[in-house]
Amino acid sequence: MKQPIHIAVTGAAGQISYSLLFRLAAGDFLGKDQPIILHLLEISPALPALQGVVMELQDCASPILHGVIITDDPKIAFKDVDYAFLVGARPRSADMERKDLLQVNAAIFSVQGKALNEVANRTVKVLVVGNPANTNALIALSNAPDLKPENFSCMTRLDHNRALSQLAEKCDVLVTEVKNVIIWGNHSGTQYPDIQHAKVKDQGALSLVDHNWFENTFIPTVQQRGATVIKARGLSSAASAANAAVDHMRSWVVGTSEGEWVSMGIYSDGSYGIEPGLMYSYPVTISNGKVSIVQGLDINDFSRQKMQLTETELKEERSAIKHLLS
Ligand SMILES: NC(=O)C1=CN([C@@H]2O[C@H](COP(=O)(O)OP(=O)(O)OC[C@H]3O[C@@H](n4cnc5c(N)ncnc54)[C@H](O)[C@@H]3O)[C@@H](O)[C@H]2O)C=CC1
Ligand SMILES: O=C(O)CCC(=O)C(=O)O
Repeated sequence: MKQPIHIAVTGAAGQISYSLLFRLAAGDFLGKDQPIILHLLEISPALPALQGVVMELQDCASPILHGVIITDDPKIAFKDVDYAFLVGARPRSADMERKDLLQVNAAIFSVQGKALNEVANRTVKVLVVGNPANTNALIALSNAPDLKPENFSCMTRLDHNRALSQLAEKCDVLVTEVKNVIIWGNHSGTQYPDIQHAKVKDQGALSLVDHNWFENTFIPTVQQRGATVIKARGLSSAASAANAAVDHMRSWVVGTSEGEWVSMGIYSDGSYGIEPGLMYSYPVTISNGKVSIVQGLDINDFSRQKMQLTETELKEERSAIKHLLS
């Protein structure tokens, strides 16, 4: 019998977690033969609702769920965890931009960064989902000086999946026949969903779709998909976000396939001229848990301008919360 692996999930009574926790308990992340112990963090007023979610988890009779800890204390939630899904944050309502969320959510991530620093496993893999995800991840990692920047990531996999799906639909192929789209930059309306290096059935995507569709339909559709879902549902994406969180963490553990990459928000090392020290989404390959930025892609003026626009937004977000960066 394998030893259980400890997984923290914050915002555990929220709508993303209501999908994510059951995916974890079903073995979709680490496999159906890997026991897990869930450490669930919520704010105190949400603990009664979380009790209800835990009852439902028990009622699934999952063979791999070997324990559930629920708490409102980050130091208990993150104690010795191997993986942390930082989902808890206030979500955006229809009249808000992600920037409005900065101040509200920044404080949460400095507290959680400090707690991870103190009590998490030194090899912990942290995924920040809560918005504004890139800057929240930067706050968390800068409050965790004893961990490495490589321990932290933020989620642009939902945007990546949205891009795969939009391109597959346009080309009338299965999503499995599309690969190597890229999300550059911030998980926000300035992100740059790039298909200039994407392949559809091994053909260059831009030989199959015209530039006007790429620029004026594809890019805004992917950039605005979150807002469009909010308008339609009255609530932000939840099941697709949970699915992307599982995809992101699973890629981190299992690795990427030969010749393929995924998009991940990581600590910039200056690749592609992006300022070092921002949490910027890049195309990455992963092997043995090590994330490497795909190097050597040709960047034309169109792409360069879009990559810089989203970089500028990330710099602005960083200056707005610089008091929280250690
Ligand atoms: N990166 C991405 O692709 C995506 C990010 N999101 C973001 O994910 C976050 C969560 O979304 P939902 O689950 O829909 O929101 P939700 O409002 O349903 O749940 C958030 C939960 O976080 C809890 N929470 C708040 N402060 C906390 C703290 N300090 N510690 C622990 N828990 C805390 C709340 O009590 C609530 O239960 C939002 O910020 C949302 O904008 C959503 C979709 C995609
Ligand atoms: O747009 C938001 O603020 C929440 C949902 C989100 O980040 C997304 O669906 O991409």
